[in-house]
Amino acid sequence: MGEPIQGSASSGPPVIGPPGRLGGPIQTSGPSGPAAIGPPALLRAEALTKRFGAALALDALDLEIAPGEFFALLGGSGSGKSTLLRIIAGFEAPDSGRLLLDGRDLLGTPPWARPVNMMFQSYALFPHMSVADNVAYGLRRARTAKDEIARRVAAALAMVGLDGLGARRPHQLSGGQKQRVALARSLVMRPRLLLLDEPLGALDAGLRERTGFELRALQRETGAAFVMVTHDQEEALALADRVAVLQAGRVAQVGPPRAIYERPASRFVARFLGAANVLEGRATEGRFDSAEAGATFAGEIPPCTVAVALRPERIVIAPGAQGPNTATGVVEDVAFRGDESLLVVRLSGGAALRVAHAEEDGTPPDRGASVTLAWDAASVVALPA
Ligand SMILES: Nc1ncnc2c1ncn2[C@@H]1O[C@H](COP(=O)(O)OP(=O)(O)OP(=O)(O)O)[C@@H](O)[C@H]1O
Repeated sequence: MGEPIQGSASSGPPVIGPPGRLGGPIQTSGPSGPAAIGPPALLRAEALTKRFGAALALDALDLEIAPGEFFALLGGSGSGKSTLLRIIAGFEAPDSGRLLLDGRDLLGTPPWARPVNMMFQSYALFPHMSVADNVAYGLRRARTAKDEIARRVAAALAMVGLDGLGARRPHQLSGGQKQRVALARSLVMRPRLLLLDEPLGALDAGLRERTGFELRALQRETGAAFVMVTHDQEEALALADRVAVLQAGRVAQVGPPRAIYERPASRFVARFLGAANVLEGRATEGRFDSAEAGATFAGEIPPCTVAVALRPERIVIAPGAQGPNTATGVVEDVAFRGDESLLVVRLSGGAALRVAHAEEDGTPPDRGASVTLAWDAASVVALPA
């Protein structure tokens, strides 16, 4: 008696932090990225494949999640994010492949016996139950002792900043508060791995940012690994220790946000992350000629390069500049963004280039102005596919 259903979960780090809440002692249990010889993976997916009729939802997907990391699965609609989450939770079985937790097979374990908990986007709260009963639900099903349930529910509600609201019904709560109840209901089970399906999707913009930071604080406090599904690039890059970009049921790239942002591995990733300019062209002898840019890019250009990525903030207005790594064009649009303006420049080759113009560099050029642009060789990211 008294143990949560997730058997091995009880040996994990304690969920119950000091009373108070977010911002308690920070547990540095998890690495923030993959090491060359890293700690053993908490979760390892090997060649996971799942078909729904003709649709290939997961295509021999490989992935590793480290203990205590905040991991984001980022991908467009239909890329396989939800399918992967549902397979990890045990609501769906793959056609082939392996899934290991702490090196042990997870696929043979029923959902309720996995040290894994899933928070649904809809929150899935029971409307007829109080907040406290909603949070207690999993512990009751696991036949946990009454006094332990009371203690753990109170601690979980305090942890998400809802102490005192245990007697309310879900309909008496705001959207953000409902989300906290759903979180408390997951965390009270002390999962090793918490799966979050678009956890910020239903919140308005102001609440999203705050809740995002709180999620990270909770993740550190509990020491559980969090795997968050999102289609929002900024959210994934802002919150996660590591991000996997999914493309058609495979991992297109995985790594820390900065690495993915600065060194996208393919045109798909560069375009999906949205912020970079991607220019097509041809590589010849260490140079890259792009007809659509009307420019030559010099830098580290392997022969297999099919496109280059160039970030808007790496481009400067450089009157009179000539030669490789320069281009000319006409300012088509200027968007004010506070500390910078984003210019859209129509290049002589026809492509539109986004250029960030910092406030401290003076007044941005007007729409219709002709400009010469330049960038460093080190800013040119060669894309091999
Ligand atoms: N139950 C199902 N029956 C049939 N096809 C399915 C089912 N679930 C998923 N699929 C298909 O599998 C592919 C991957 O779907 P999945 O829901 O995993 O994508 P996703 O990345 O989560 O997308 P979204 O962001 O739109 O939720 C899609 O082509 C989808 O249509």
